[in-house]
Amino acid sequence: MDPIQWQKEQERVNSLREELQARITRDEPLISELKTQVVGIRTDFWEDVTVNLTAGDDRLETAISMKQQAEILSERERSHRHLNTGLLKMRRLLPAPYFGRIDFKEEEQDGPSEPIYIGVASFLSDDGETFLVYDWRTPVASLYYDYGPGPARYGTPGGEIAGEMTLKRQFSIRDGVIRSMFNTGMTIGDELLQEVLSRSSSSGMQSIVGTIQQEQNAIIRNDRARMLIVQGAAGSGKTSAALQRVAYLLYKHRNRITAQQMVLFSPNPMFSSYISSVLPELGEENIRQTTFQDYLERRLGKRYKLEDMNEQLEAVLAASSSDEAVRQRMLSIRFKNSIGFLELIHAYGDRLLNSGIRFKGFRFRGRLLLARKQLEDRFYSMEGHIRLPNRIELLREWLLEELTRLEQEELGAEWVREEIEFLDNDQYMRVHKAMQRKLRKGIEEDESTLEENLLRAEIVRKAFKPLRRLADGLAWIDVANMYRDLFQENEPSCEEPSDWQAICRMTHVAFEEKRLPYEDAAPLLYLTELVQGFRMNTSIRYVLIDEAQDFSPFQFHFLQKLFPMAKVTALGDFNQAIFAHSTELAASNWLAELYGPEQTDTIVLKRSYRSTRQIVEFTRSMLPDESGIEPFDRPGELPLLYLASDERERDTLLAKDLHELMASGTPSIAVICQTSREAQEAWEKLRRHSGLEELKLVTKDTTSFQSGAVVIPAYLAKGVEFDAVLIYEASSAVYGEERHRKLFYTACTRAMHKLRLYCTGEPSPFVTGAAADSWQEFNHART
Ligand SMILES: Nc1ncnc2c1ncn2[C@@H]1O[C@H](COP(=O)(O)OP(=O)(O)OP(=O)(O)O)[C@@H](O)[C@H]1O
Repeated sequence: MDPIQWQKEQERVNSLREELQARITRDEPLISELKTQVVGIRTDFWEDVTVNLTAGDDRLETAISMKQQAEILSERERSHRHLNTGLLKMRRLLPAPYFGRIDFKEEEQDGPSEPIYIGVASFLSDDGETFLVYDWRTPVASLYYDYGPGPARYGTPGGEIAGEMTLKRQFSIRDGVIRSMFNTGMTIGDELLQEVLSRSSSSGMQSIVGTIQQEQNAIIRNDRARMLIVQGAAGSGKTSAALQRVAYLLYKHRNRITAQQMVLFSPNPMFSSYISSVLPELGEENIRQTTFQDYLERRLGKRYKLEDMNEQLEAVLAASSSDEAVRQRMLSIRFKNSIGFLELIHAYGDRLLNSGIRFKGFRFRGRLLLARKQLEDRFYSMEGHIRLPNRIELLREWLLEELTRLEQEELGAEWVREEIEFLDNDQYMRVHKAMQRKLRKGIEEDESTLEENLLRAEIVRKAFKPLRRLADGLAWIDVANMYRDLFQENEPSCEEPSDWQAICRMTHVAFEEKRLPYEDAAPLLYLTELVQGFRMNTSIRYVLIDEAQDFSPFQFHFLQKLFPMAKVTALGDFNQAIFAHSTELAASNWLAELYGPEQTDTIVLKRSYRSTRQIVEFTRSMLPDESGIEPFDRPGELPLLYLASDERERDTLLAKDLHELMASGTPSIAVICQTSREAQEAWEKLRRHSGLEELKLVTKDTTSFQSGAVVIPAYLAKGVEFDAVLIYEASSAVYGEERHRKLFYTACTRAMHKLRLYCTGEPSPFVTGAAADSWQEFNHART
């Protein structure tokens, strides 16, 4: 790069930083003064109000003064918020005010093209007339991501603007110093990307704002589709693009939606912590994050012993593929996650209007107060056109009235008289207060009768309270048994899955044992909602589903119902579909049908950024047709396979490598195991025999992502990445069957810079089947 150009750019950075610093120095005292005023007004406000309200005549005056005070307070709060937001932006810009420059000349424009500098926030000259830096989310900034020099155009709310880009320049600026600077002829030059990708991992995910690729930009800025499907190779930046998209949408709709109106479904709580720094880094609030499991648990409550998705996976992994029970369970899982089953539930819901509804009776002190038959008869006595949830609501109202009537009937019962002696002090006090009130009103009853009546009412009220709670909370609807009824021998009316009888048996056994297998959880909840009425969340405007291949058709339909006003972004990779119910994203018609093809856009990402060329070449050769995955050209060492004669030798080899990697300062290292049990055993052995005290174990309950060295089961490592990955046991005994292929692929693709595989016995066919020059056997005898 021409040194004069470099010098000029550095001077611009310097003068911009001076301007930023001057404005920061000017605004800081203003902000703190405003803060003091706000705190002062708040304190005085309440003091004034308290004093004047006690003086009756001053009420009107107080009200007027309160209004004035409230207006001043909100005006100061607004100014404080506004200035403070500006200050935070300036502080973020100070170390690196921008990362890109484009010179653009509009078609109609005379004179030379204008330089446009792009950074993480906009910064205007003090008179507010000139943009010194443009926020990367402004319409004009999309030129930077979408075009190289030449003709270019971008959309604005007022229409499209066309012109010519005459220069495109990328910067890497740290602490105000330009470290590197490139003119590029491409959309985003590879030099900077190269530099960014060769860095080691930090303790969490980073923003990619300076090097967003064109196809990622298409994901970020797509605000047209109701359903945006992203199928992307491992490490192709799906999660990164999703988070940038959130920041973009929050900026674009900043006057209309807030972070609270977006929700991200992520694979597990540790993943949530892994990505939690990206949005604050971009100056935005974190959005709500949840997992589907968490949602199920919250809605189903403690009524069932709910299996989680990982337990289901482990149960399937642990069994041999020739196991008949596992084969049947897989069929059951697939069926219960299918649209066919959803249709079956809907048809069942329609039938319930005429027959088959199940309720629970109400028992009180060992006797039947309301028989289930009574409830069912009442339900079927309603007019045929009344919908299921409306009938339930009418029945609930009737039940509450019935309970009031029965409560009255109960007042004279013998047990009530006996209980009077056991009343506690609080109850006595309450009754006595009520009695005084009644006496003041001039009740005719004598005092002792009145007291006894009130005491009886108090006792019965308390005894009926749990029944009222049951009635109100709809706990009398026997959804579990209705769900079981679905699995009758003469069902299903939809296309019969093979082994229907076995699926029925399995479902009945689980319910008898009071277990709720993961595959039954969503359908059971769906049936509950169908009967009671869907509790929709209409405030959510954007739903993002990461690792979307782990969601079944059934679950997608569920989410669609739950968030009827939301646009959905589904990001996933079918090659990492490790669950039995997983979804093929790009090729799935049903997903496009969810909102209709007109409202659906699909983007496929093929370039992989996470791993070195060597790791990508090794891992992609495990996939059918190598799935068209293109590595980003970043060199590294070949994946290494260590063959050990027994487990002890394997642990010694692995521990030695771990020690070396840690000593050389590798920030994040993962020993990846197949299951949680293997991870637990490996962790214990490595710590006990090799003195690796700092080694951490990740379990499904781990909520925060940590740097350093960890032992982790493959399915929990989903979505995250490590500088070095050590596969604990890459033998055919562990990853030998076809059903292990995607799990193995997922584990290996977590590696950024180094991938090592340890193995006792026969190596996995996924290793030996990979291209011979894509990995290397490590001969430790020679070292
Ligand atoms: N445009 C980019 N510029 C710089 N780094 C990028 C870019 N895109 C992706 N990366 C980096 O590549 C790595 C993988 O990205 P990310 O985790 O978003 O991929 P993914 O598609 O969600 O992966 P997976 O499906 O394997 O979980 C991250 O380190 C990310 O920072």
